[in-house]
Amino acid sequence: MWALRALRAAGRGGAWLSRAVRGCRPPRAALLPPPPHPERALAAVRGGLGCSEGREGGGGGSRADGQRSRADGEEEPKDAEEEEDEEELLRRDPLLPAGTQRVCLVHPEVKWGPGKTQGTRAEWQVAEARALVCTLDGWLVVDTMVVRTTTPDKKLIFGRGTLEQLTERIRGSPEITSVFLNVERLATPTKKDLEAAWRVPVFDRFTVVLHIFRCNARTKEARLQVALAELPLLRSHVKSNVAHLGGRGRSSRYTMGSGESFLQLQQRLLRDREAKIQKALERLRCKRRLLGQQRRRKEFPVVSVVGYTNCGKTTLIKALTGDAAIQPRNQLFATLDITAHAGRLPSALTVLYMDTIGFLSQLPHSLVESFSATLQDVAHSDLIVHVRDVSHPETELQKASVLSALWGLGLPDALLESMVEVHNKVDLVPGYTPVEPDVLAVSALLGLGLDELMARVEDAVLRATGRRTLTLRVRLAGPQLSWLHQEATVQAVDVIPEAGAADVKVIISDSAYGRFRKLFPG
Ligand SMILES: Nc1nc2c(ncn2[C@@H]2O[C@H](COP(=O)(O)OP(=O)(O)OP(=O)(O)O)[C@@H](O)[C@H]2O)c(=O)[nH]1
Ligand SMILES: [Mg+2]
Repeated sequence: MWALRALRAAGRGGAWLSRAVRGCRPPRAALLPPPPHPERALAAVRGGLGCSEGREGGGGGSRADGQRSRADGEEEPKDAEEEEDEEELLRRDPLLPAGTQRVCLVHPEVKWGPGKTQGTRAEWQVAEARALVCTLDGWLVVDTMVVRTTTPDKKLIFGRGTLEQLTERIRGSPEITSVFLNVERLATPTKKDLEAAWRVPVFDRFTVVLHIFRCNARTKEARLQVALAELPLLRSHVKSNVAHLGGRGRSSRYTMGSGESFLQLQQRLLRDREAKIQKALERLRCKRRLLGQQRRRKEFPVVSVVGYTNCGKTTLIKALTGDAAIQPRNQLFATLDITAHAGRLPSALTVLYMDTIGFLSQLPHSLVESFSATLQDVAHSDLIVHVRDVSHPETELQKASVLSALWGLGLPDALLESMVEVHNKVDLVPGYTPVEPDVLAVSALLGLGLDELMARVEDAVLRATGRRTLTLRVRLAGPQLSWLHQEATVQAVDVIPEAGAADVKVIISDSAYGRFRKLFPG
């Protein structure tokens, strides 16, 4: 049984600090300059990362903070025209109606055949769909229907009789203002036919998730990624509008003597838009790559925290860093921008925890694709921590989704093999004991099991980054000691007065040790 140890989440940095100092005898402690507080370390890193305070994303909606440190360097001065172009790309019509919506949740349940979803149950899928709706400001589910179907691929999804019953129930409930049909994508003609039958707007999973993404994306990069992910939706709207016009004999008309039909013109505009978004994203990514190189030069180990949405990634980072500015929320996709947070390990080594966007099973492909470049950052980290919500009934399925998404990113084998699995929310599962070996059970919210987790992270980070613990003898009169304080993590200084020297215990990377030997031979 793993040891549960209550820890003060707040002031955690301070706890490590006093422990490190307590471990030293007085003369050593006297020589130790105050170890850098993680916040100060982060401030130093911010310069290199280009971290900046977040700002409001478009769309209004599901959350109101923007206090995290950004890792994308979007505050760099840029060409005014470029800036205007990017803003233009981000100006869009609302995807979903603003204000209160009383939603009827309709979940088509496929009992057999190829359309049946494996490894899950209708009630869990409904719970996730409900959580998606409730993430939206002012939206609530007023009715839920699990409706069997054997023909989910047919135009109207349900058989005629079932559809009639559904129509009767929806039309007979005046409090319903919209329907969330829990399918990945609705073809535009299907959506239109259902809306005509039910006389309320009908939304699919893609539109709802996209809207949440729009609301929660703060940085320019995340907002552009959402704009990219929206293109398939715009394409199908264009097609369906043209088909509609075609019915009135107008689709073949050429526009303004351009030689292009209306459909061709719309498709070209969308292609242009896609190219512009890709170009703007490439500009930002180029900058991010540069900043990544700077970060590596500064040699702060990077720990990426990944996991299914709402599993507690942000809460865990808050607990590990004591960063009071982090505000986790009980929402799906609360985090959409990769953010960096400095924390200290038991040896006083500073690491950067990267908070990442959560995964969701059956996430529409284009959404995953548009965010995969952000997730590529995970490939450049030194360690991956996979957080799981073990209180969730579908925790195994969630794990499978996350692992398959991580494999899809083509991460280096060593990174996948060294991944640390964390079982979170154990406070909600009394007597929880993990069955798998090598996993750590924690409650990020209550601060349980974090000592063991930090020790494991430290061990893995030291191995992954080729750092080692050495004791070096330095002359007190020379610059070696202050150099070591700058370039390595000094753990203890043992003064030998008669020799005018000190034995310094440090955690040092191979490259820093090489430089030390070169600068101070002998
Ligand atoms: N009971 C309990 N709740 C937790 C624990 N960890 C996180 N939570 C709650 O779970 C919810 C989601 O937490 P977050 O940290 O925002 O989860 P996330 O994985 O960052 O979510 P996304 O950014 O939306 O993907 C919040 O309401 C947290 O308070 C835990 O150990 N125990
Ligand atoms: Mg989060």
